[in-house]
Amino acid sequence: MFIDVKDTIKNIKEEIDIIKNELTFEPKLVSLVVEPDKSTLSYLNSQKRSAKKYGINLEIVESNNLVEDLQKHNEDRNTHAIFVARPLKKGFTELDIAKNISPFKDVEGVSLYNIGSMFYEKELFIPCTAEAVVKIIEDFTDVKGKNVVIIGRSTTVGKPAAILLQKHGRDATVTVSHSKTENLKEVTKRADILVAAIGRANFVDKSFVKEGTIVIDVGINVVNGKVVGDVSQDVSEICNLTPVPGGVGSLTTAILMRNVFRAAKGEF
Ligand SMILES: Nc1nc(=O)c2c([nH]1)NC[C@@H]1CN(c3ccc(C(=O)N[C@@H](CCC(=O)O)C(=O)O)cc3)C=[N+]21
Repeated sequence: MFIDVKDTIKNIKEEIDIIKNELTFEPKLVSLVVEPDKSTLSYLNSQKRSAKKYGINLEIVESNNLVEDLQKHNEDRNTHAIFVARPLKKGFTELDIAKNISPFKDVEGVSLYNIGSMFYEKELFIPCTAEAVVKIIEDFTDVKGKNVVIIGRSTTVGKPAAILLQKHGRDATVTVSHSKTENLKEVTKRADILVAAIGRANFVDKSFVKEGTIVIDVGINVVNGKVVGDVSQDVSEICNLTPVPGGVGSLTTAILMRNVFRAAKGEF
């Protein structure tokens, strides 16, 4: 079975509509990009479509100096929100972004301030993909005490999703596995909920899961011009699987757009 995320997206859209009604101007999102890879191009297309749909002024900027451009847009009162596409090239690290982006415009929740706030369980802006993962799981089931296994320890998905899922009140039992994990399949077979955030097309097949597992496919891989996830689609025969496209990615974009409205309104 495939998990339908339409209602989860609808909830985000309702949050957007409430903020939009209170705003008297069109918010502006600046997306800074350096040599976009295929998955970034896919995201930018999705951002363009959604910005148009929700009424956001999206400016995509090819950046030669990320830190300089960040500082410029931090100060520019007409820029409400800033997104920096990964992978980063040309000598900049994720930590450079984390240190230099204004927390109030940081709609992906990557700044040290926002990451720290999440760590202390007082979330402001949090990484959109991790939030999408948590929202899909929570709309489908109660995670309290459940075994959630995450494959991948990225700053954007694996690590923040682990923090969010084990939060007091949500109370999942979280295992983070990665490329050096021994006996990976033994670990993933113990999962009630499996989050695949590896970045390799069709990496997870039926041999990784027990029947009835909830499988969240975070992968956006472009193979022969088509978007495919990290999970082989036939896993849906024995598990509840999120589709790609039309799953985590589409919710992630909606959450990013909602965060642009929050930044414009000055909620944080
Ligand atoms: N700083 C940063 N944050 C990211 O979150 C980030 C990034 N950089 N670099 C690139 C990857 C890729 N990514 C996607 C998210 C949503 C869709 C998306 O909305 N996909 C739609 C449409 C896919 C299509 O058909 O083109 C879907 O899955 O239904 C795609 C790709 C976020 N990433």
